[in-house]
Amino acid sequence: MAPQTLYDKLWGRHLVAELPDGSSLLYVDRHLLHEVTSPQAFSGLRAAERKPWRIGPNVAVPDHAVPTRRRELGVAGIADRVARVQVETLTSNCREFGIPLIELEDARQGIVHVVGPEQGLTLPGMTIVCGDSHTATHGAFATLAMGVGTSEVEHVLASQTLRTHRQKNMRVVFDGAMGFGVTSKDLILALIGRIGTAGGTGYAIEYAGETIRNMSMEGRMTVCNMSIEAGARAGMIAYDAVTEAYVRGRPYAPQDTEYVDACRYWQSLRSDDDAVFDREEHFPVSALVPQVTWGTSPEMVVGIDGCVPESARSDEAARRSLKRTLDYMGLEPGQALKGLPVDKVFIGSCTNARMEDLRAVANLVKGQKVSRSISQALIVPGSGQIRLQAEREGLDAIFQKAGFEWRSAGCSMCLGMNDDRLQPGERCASTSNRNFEGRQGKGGRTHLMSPLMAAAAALTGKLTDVREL
Ligand SMILES: CC(C)[C@H](C(=O)O)[C@@H](O)C(=O)O
Ligand code: SF4
Repeated sequence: MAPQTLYDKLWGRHLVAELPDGSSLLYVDRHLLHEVTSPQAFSGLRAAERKPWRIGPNVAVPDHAVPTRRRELGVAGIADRVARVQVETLTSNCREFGIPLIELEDARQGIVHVVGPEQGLTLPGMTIVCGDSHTATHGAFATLAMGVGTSEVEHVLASQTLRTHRQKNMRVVFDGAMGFGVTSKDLILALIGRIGTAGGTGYAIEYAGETIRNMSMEGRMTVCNMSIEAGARAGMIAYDAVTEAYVRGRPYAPQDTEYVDACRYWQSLRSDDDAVFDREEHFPVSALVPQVTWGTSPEMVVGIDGCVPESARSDEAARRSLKRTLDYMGLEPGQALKGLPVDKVFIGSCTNARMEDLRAVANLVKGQKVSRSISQALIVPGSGQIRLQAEREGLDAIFQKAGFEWRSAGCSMCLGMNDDRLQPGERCASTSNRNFEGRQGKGGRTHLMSPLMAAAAALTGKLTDVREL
């Protein structure tokens, strides 16, 4: 057989049919749902008098609209009516259709892309879909994980298949060791800076190389998470001993002899040595510095020692667009990023709210204080389990002593769909993945960066090179 990439293997092993219009039907092993993109899908099922094709592969969890404070009040405590109805609707739809639901009050609740891997719902070799663009996160486990829209959520519920198009193969090879203060977040931001937000369009990206091999599962999830910001619907990493160690013993992972058999199969989840990729990028990381975005697209990114660009390429449209971006961001051409005062700090989201992130932040801020000039510094764990673990390790006390607010799990200030948001003109150092206009609240100004860099900004009140603290 011709050598295959990991993507080719996952594709081939799930292909149900090739359709006359050139699209394909893929079998879906795991379908994750949340409150924002599922209501119309359930309405569609109801209208067509259909039932889910299978129950077991589906798991739902509310995350986007949930409050991160006063969670003892439960759903009734959601002050915003739209948000409350969204969460209530998810509950009633799951009850009606028999879909397993991790409720708001459940200790396992959290951001869907954090909960899946944590519970072992995400397993190597699976196809995973969710009505959410950051589904690529799960690709870190050698899965084919893709974000889909609401109509596809309905299709998956009804048929357990996804109608989709085959992507081309891209491999990004990261080589070398990351320097002090440089993290997986810096790696993916720098890649997006290099290839642009359309760089991965039409491709499934496999991240490979020494840097990835030496990276934790948490770091790998951070990298895969932002594949969509690089234009790719799917990002993935080969199965190895690091994957195995993470998956072992998770509640939904196979147990005992089944696990041994599964591990044997999982060994095959890597690209063959001589597999051919349509595109390859090589990225040496040893000289990489901590990254920070300056604009309203994740590709507008530079090292913390860098500046806002002086001017755009020659054409008028690009110049106008740069001006608009800088006006929105309240920045001047050529301005240095280091030293720029920020108002709020957000450490959270499905990109960076796992234990590794929280431990790194705690290590940095222990015994220090959030700058008085910061009006709010939030730390929002990615799941209830992470919140509990952090508390077991005493991290909550370290954060609160330093002046951070310690919240319950949810998407929080990653996007303005719940109580946590920026006010117009406020500038935020954020560990999330998108910096579009209005993303964290109308008129809010987002600078994306790693948890270490966000923590450094919290301590000094301005964008800071964490290596100099
Ligand atoms: C609300 C949801 C559909 C959306 C997504 O698809 O990604 C959100 O999670 C985001 O990060 O913008
Ligand atoms: S944390 Fe942010 S990026 Fe992740 S699913 Fe929630 S809103 Fe989307």
